[in-house]
Amino acid sequence: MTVHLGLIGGSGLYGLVLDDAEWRPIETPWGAPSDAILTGRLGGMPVSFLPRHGRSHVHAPGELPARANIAALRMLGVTDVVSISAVGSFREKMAPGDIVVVDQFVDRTVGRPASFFGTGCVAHVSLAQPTCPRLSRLAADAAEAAGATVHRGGTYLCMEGPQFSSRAESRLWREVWGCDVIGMTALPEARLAREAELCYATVAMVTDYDSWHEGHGAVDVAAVLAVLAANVALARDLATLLPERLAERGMPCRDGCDRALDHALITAADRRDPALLERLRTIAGRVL
Ligand SMILES: CSC[C@H]1O[C@H](OP(=O)(O)O)[C@H](O)[C@@H]1O
Ligand SMILES: Nc1ncnc2[nH]cnc12
Repeated sequence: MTVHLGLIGGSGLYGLVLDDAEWRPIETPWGAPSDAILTGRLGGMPVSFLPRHGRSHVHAPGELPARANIAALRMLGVTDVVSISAVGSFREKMAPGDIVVVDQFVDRTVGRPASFFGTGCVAHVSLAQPTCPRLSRLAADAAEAAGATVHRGGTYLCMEGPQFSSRAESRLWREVWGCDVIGMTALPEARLAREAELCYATVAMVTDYDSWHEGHGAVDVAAVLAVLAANVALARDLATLLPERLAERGMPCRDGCDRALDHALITAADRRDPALLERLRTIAGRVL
């Protein structure tokens, strides 16, 4: 298996410059992803880029086709997914423009697609360590090489949205729950990437101080987009610098992301639903 980098671009990042670039529409057993996927190469490595909200930002965070997004990347041969996300910061030192390579999540979403599995084939993977440590380290190294101020590790509160948090929520999550950053998208991807046995890392780009900070006004989209516009070149440089680092990662994943399903399936083999198994073959064929 060769290393193939998948990049998911969040708010403000809707395209990348790749060699041999081609936008490829793709269908999955979970429907169509957010948009066609831009395939090509960077530094000789195969790269597939998906704009999470679509190129015109048509999908709301709560309505993203997260299963189709992860399945589509898997079906194209992606082994490592780096997702880029705009976040608000709960920490003074994690300032707008900085990057936080998060390593934990707290879930405040409601009704998002949480699993590829279900009745007819139940699976329970571990999310104790929801991101891939090695991929996260390589992404942090690439971000630093691109000139960013990088914070290694942090807890991402994934809220439902689409409204931003109230001041009371913002303070609760910061002071009582100990979270570091807040966004609306990364956690469903992390869950599904683990089930699809993909290495996954989140590069969170701080755009604001949410609404807890007395010295800053409450967040709004214009403020978020202004910071992102100033940082889009950084995201692109990061993408360019990552393949040469990733090429050295070797197979298999030493943290076991690519074997996450080894002990996860619990439904008796003779009671599994053939129709569900057929869909699952695209992301979990190794263990079915
Ligand atoms: C445009 S502000 C709110 C929006 O930005 C973040 O998007 P993404 O994670 O895709 O970069 C946040 O999660 C919201 O969807
Ligand atoms: N403060 C915030 N809350 C949720 N999502 C965000 N994305 C960027 N800033 C955010």
